[in-house]
Amino acid sequence: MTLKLDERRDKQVKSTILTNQKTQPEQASNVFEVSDLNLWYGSDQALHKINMGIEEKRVTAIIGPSGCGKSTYLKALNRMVEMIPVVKTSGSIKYRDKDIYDSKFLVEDLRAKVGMVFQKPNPFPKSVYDNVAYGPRVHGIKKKALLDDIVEKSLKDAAIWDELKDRLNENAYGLSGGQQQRVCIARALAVEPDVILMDEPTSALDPISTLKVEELVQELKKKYSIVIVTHNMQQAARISDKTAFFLNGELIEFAETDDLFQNPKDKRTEDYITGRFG
Ligand SMILES: Nc1ncnc2c1ncn2[C@@H]1O[C@H](COP(=O)(O)OP(=O)(O)OP(=O)(O)O)[C@@H](O)[C@H]1O
Repeated sequence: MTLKLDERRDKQVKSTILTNQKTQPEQASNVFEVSDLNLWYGSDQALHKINMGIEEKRVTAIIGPSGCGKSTYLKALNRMVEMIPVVKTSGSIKYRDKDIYDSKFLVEDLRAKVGMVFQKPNPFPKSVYDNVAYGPRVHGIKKKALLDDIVEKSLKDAAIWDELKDRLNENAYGLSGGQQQRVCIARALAVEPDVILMDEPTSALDPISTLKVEELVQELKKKYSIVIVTHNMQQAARISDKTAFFLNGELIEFAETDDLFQNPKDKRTEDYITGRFG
């Protein structure tokens, strides 16, 4: 019985991959280079010697069971982990060849280039317009005409302009969860980032909103490099070009998504993707 279920799930994952359009690896160079990254919360080590680059204009998925360090890795990339006082790190993270922990590298500059979208949509209690214009205003843009253009372009890029163009002055809290999440994506896009980190961006959404965000990710990778943490293996198979499998804070396998799902090299990866644990 278990075997049958596993086989069915396996087939499902594989058939999804076959219908997916992937970006070819030879087109890509790395935006992030992570070498020997260790990370501790106090005395508990959450990441062990992670070596993993993030390729430009491709989608990298991070999968693995709860507590394996996916979010921690993601938050290390934009130095959000620093907000937790007990965090210590060793190793190196380079963004476009610059060490992000170098004192000359301002964290604000890093975060402007590396945007983040969270699990639960977290719009500000402001209008749709003010949510999207927030980042550009912080960066000193005041001209109404320019802000109007940025808001329109960002909402278009987040595939929600048509739904919201007549509701720009409404409070974002009044939107559906799926709409709120796309407004949050538009807010991230408004400051013209280079990389977008997404931490389980669809886990709080219904299937239709999930599909919209997945389609959006496929569009966004034409312009941005995307790293997405997901618990949903079908989603990783559908939308990512590369997949990393984490377990107990270690990077077990990192490969082209098709290879990882169809031909995993490590037994632990195989067990996880076929649903034998996690
Ligand atoms: N703020 C924190 N303080 C202390 N320990 C933490 C903190 N955040 C995470 N951890 C620990 O670090 C480890 C990795 O957690 P992390 O949230 O990165 O895992 P995850 O793979 O993203 O999990 P999930 O899929 O459940 O979100 C876990 O053991 C977790 O308890």
